[in-house]
Amino acid sequence: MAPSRVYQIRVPATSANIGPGFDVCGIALSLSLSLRVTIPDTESGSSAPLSSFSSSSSSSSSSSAPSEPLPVITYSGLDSDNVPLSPYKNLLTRVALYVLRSHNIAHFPPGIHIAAHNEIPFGRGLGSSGAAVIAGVLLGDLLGNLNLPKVRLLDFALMVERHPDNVTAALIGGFVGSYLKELSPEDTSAASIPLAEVLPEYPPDAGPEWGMDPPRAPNDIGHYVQFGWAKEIKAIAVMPKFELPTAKARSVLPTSYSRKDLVFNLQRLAVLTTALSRSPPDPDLIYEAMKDRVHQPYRKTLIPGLPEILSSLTPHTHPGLLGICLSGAGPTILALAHSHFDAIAAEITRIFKTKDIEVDWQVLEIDQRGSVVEQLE
Ligand SMILES: Nc1ncnc2c1ncn2[C@@H]1O[C@H](COP(=O)(O)OP(=O)(O)O)[C@@H](O)[C@H]1O
Ligand SMILES: N[C@@H](CCOP(=O)(O)O)C(=O)O
Repeated sequence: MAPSRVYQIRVPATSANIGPGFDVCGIALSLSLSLRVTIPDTESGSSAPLSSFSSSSSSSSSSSAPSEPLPVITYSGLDSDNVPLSPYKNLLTRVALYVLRSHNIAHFPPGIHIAAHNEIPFGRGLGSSGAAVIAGVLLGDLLGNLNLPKVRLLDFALMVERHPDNVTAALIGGFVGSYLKELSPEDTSAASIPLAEVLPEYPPDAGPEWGMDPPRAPNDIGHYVQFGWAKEIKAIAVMPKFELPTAKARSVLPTSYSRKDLVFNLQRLAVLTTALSRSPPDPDLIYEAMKDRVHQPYRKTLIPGLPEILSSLTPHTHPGLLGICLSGAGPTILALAHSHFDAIAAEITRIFKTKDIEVDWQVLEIDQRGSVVEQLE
């Protein structure tokens, strides 16, 4: 068998928003998407040569035929049955190819094998797509030997997933806050192009458009800070057994808000970022600081039981509970707690059941490492 190198890319699940931090905050959790990537060596012992664009023109002849054989993708774990396995349709490899093409590398190197193992349920508000995007960016970085710094990896991720909360927490780990920089008019138009242009589904026999320049990712789009996290705080994720696509849960949100509602969220968010770092945690402070008026009230039509769950469990009715919110765009409920996890999960499960919704639940740790790439062999 030809010698090869084997790497593991591991990216954690995330819970975005944590109540008032809509599109701002996220925490990395102890479920993950991992890729085992096998890269064949050439006879000289180095990795296979990468095919580059011959020029930046749209009629590059050197880039018209992809290298063969194309990457082989396999999946195991959750929700893996319906994932497309063509490297031109799969989210992981489309993102990786975008990163490669942005570095003048027109095709995947030949003979790659990618075995994905997924623990993050799709469409539940636990950042499965954010994790896939980060894994794809890290895959492109690995296959192209690019050694990109974290801020640049984040630029590519943000060109695909355009809110920073999930992808930043997935890359950095822990409890993270982030903002998007105001871009120059030129960078704004580069960053605003449709996703279909960032990630086209390349047909392998593409015509002249195969050689077109990829869209340009502006520099330093996202900025972040990692907050402290009190180690006794764990996350109970109660996951309804139905999918809610993030795009649908965003489509029900208003485009403008009252000053009262914005101030409500800003006041809570400012307190929450420090309150979650303090040991022992203050349940009354955290419970109130996790309330939200920007996204959760509008998503209740999509998640039966949400208003009852958010209003009926408190630190007084349920000792050990610190705060409760929608995880990301839902439908998962995230309850932060330091004890009595079973009782808290049982009550959320009971309320969902009154609406005929079945759930799975797990107590998760906060993942402080973020994404990790390591060579296994
Ligand atoms: N590991 C993965 N590989 C390929 N596609 C994925 C993967 N994880 C998620 N996706 C895609 O992302 C979709 C879910 O994204 P989204 O609606 O944003 O929900 P979530 O809250 O789980 O991020 C899935 O239906 C699937 O199309
Ligand atoms: N801020 C976003 C977060 C979406 O997270 P996901 O895990 O549901 O994809 C939102 O609330 O729309």
